[in-house]
Amino acid sequence: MTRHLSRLRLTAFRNYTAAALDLDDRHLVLTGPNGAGKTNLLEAVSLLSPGRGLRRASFDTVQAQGSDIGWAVAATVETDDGPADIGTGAGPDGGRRVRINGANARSIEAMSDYLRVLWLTPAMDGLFSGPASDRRRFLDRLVTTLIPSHSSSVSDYDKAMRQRNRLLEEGGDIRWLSAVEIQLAELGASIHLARTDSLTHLQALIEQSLDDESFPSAHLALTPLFDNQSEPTSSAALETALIETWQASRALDRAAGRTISGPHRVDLEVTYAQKGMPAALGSTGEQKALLIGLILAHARLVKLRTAITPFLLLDEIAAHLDPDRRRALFSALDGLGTQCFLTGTDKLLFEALGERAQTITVRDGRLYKD
Ligand SMILES: Nc1ncnc2c1ncn2[C@@H]1O[C@H](COP(=O)(O)OP(=O)(O)OP(=O)(O)O)[C@@H](O)[C@H]1O
Repeated sequence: MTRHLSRLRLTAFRNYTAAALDLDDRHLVLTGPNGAGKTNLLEAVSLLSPGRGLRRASFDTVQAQGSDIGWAVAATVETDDGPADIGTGAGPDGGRRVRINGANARSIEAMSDYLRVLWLTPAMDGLFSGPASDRRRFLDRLVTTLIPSHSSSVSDYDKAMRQRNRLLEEGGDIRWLSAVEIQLAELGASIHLARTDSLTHLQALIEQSLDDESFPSAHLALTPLFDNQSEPTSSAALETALIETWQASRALDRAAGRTISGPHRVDLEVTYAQKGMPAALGSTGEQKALLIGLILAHARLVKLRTAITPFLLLDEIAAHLDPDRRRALFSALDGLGTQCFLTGTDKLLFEALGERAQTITVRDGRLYKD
């Protein structure tokens, strides 16, 4: 059976006061005018996975304006082992609460036992030419669909790094600084190894399918972690190397007001495998196609390694593709055997999906079955 959402409920979420949707296992196409709430619905589904969702919004922004009940997103996921109810929303302390089958979950990651989510949005159009931080975030999302705890490692790392920068600036206790660097190194080594391991597997899978020409293939590489030494491959050696680097660069980092090197500085280099050309040099449509190829390959990798095919949330992607690429995308989605949510302002763009999709019109935060 295709793992799919059979029910989705939104409460006080952005421009939805209350919405409920019953679904079968086919793809879902959401169409409607600008500002109707199409992306908001995809964002709601993206929050059923670790992290801050496809807009990286703070939780007070997703709260529906003018509503005084806390926001909530709940879904029923149909799996081979039967249905599971998962939900997330504002907790009593202003944090995030996760519920699974009627009970509070031990962690946000627990949702990943039922649902893994990947997305492509128009905000990612400039990914290859934009700042390295966007590519790192993209990579971390890919890694999180494979290793759900990766998302919290990255946010714990960012917190520890801010603490280190503060201690350097304030000239705090050296023992405390060393303790923070040890914690930072543990997190940093685990993040770096998760990234390199995921990329190695993704690259191998892309190379196996190089003869599929529907979408261009990417060649992926991380920029070096250290300037003048090779990268240890074991976790312990990597931690030691990170600690030594940070200890040696305290004065420089203090002067710069930030931690100059570490896993938070690496970049994901993407080139067209077939042309050997940097991804940023492709046309808008070519870059979009490369990104789609990458997401599809990663979805296949997640399926292979975890036996859970991720849900794909594809916001406004059909408009950039020529009709042949659009058809290729739809058949690739069928090949994945997952439920995808696709949005657009124009129904005609999805015509080639035919009976393979259920369609909903979104208008002003309300959902209408077509
Ligand atoms: N917290 C909030 N409370 C109420 N409304 C909100 C909130 N946040 C965003 N909105 C509204 O939601 C609407 C945007 O919805 P969304 O981004 O889902 O549109 P869309 O259908 O994807 O449109 P487009 O085709 O332009 O991308 C806007 O009208 C915005 O003002």
